[in-house]
Amino acid sequence: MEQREIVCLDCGGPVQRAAFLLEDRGWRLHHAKSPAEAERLVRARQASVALASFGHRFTQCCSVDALEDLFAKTAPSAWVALVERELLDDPRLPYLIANYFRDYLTTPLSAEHLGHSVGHAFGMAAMDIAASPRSADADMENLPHAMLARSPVMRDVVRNLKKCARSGAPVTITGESGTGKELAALAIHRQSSQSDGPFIAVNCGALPANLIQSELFGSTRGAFTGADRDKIGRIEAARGGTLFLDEIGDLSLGLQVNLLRFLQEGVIEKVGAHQPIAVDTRVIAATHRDLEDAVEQGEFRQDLYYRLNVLRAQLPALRDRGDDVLALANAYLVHFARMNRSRVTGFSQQAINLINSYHWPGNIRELVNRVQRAVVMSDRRLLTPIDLGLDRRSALRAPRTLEQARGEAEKDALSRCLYHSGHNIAETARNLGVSRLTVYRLIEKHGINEGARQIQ
Ligand SMILES: Nc1ncnc2c1ncn2[C@@H]1O[C@H](COP(=O)(O)OP(=O)(O)OP(=O)(O)O)[C@@H](O)[C@H]1O
Repeated sequence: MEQREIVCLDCGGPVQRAAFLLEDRGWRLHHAKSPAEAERLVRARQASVALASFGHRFTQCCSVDALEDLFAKTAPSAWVALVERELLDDPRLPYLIANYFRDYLTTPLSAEHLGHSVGHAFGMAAMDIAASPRSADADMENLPHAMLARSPVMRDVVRNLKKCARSGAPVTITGESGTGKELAALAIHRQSSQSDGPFIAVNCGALPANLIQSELFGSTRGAFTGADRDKIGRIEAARGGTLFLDEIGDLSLGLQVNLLRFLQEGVIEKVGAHQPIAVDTRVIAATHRDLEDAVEQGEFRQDLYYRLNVLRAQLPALRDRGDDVLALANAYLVHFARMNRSRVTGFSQQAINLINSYHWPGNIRELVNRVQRAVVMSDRRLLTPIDLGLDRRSALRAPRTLEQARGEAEKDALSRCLYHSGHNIAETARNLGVSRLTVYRLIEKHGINEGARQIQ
């Protein structure tokens, strides 16, 4: 039988006898004298179960903060506490045990009880590891700067962004609010030859009209009341790097002329100066408005439109990203649970159903906010629709075209059949009355991950 590994953190408690009993039952023990050492051992050994032994002076061995950090960071490994009974009067221990431990044992220690408790924790941890998103998203460690893109539609976007990065030409990124336009601009910048230079983001819609010119182009001392010194504008600040102009459609016609000159000639003029300065800055613009429409309405200059639109990237709405919706929700759950040292480990099945069927009008920004709030506020291990502020009506209210409804029904039927057949393609094809080739095509079309557990 494979030897089971257990990490044993000594917080001044009765560890010797426990060690002896566990070794006698075939466990391989790794002793840790501090939370940092325990964390390292849990990771290195991939131990799914760990024991913390608390004695009277446990806070002298490790601070409660360091312990909480350790238990939150090492989830879903299961912790079992070994405590001297009187210690349970100290409210800090029941708090830690209730929030982070799978079980606890009090002294005097019974061999049978210890073996049973640790074995049970081991089994529960194995189930958790299989079901929990905590272990599934290594590539999302760098949130909020990482870009999750697993669905076919988003993989296309990422390929397109890479191509944009290779060219130095202006790019226009379009997409609904909150779809990740700024993140996409940053991805282009990071993969471009200017990646060592700065990335400066400006929201053209948020700057007051009287300030925007000097903010973008800079100003000289005395150029206007209050200008008591020379000021570098954001275009110049992004020299050698990338300037990201968000909500470009909100730029006034007057400023559009100045921006066009910069794009055509590579020079800017500060407010109050008459000397053009050459600046080498790449521009990426973004808008949630239809710029062609704005051009037709006479609100956006056609020549600037063509200058900016050399390369284009379109970000799909979150509701059109297939399995990415749940993958994003899981990734952010893990991120916020770690940040807040929360006991939350996943979503309830009902919450998963709603996450998949909700319309997400605020796109990823809305999803991030709902998950963050739920992780911070919830006392449960699995987040429910109530924690997320969603209910069945929020899903039903979603405006859907017939085409979308058909697509969802198709995806629903496919997901169910895959789930019930244990992802057996031949059986799924038989049950759906289609060929295996069609099943493969539909899996690709709906961005369903092989092995994904998703029933709506
Ligand atoms: N593919 C993605 N993977 C992970 N997180 C993402 C992804 N896309 C966007 N986000 C996150 O969603 C939030 C909104 O993204 P961002 O600000 O880039 O959107 P936007 O389209 O520029 O919004 P707006 O139109 O309001 O300016 C950010 O927290 C960002 O980190």
